[in-house]
Amino acid sequence: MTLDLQLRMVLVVACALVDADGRVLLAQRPQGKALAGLWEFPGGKLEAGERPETGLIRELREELGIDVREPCLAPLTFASHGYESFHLLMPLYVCRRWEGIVTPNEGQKLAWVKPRDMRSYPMPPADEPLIAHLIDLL
Ligand SMILES: Nc1nc2c([nH]c(=O)n2[C@H]2C[C@H](O)[C@@H](COP(=O)(O)OP(=O)(O)OP(=O)(O)O)O2)c(=O)[nH]1
Repeated sequence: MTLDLQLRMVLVVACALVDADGRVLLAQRPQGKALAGLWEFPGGKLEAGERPETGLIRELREELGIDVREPCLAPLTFASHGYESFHLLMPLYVCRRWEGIVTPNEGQKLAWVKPRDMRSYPMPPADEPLIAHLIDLL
């Protein structure tokens, strides 16, 4: 048995927004943050007491200015990755329907990318195993 002493588990909820052409939205992490410059799925950490779906809907509104209804969020898979100072557990939802126009509200660069082209967009190590799931789905 492996004992993970004082493991800090961080729950981040993320979303693959899929457009009519089967492309997925990636956002570039800004300079000055951990993993700066890498391309990630929109999402973020939950606030205290927040349900995953509610937190994801909030993050999508804050980051991208879009409104997503909870039934439009379908669970796809999750990432479980050990970073140096914490362990990331990240459910990935898929969403094909939203209201509003995707807008980079935090000045982040955005790209709509076919899953088979994602290898050209450097992603955090936690995300790499997720690409195959999106290729299978789309
Ligand atoms: N949103 C998102 N975060 C990811 C992905 N892959 C991945 O390793 N992460 C990590 C990066 C961060 O450590 C964490 C997301 O936290 P966050 O975006 O809410 O917070 P942050 O690090 O930008 O900033 P802070 O709130 O800690 O100051 O999850 C991904 O695809 N999407």
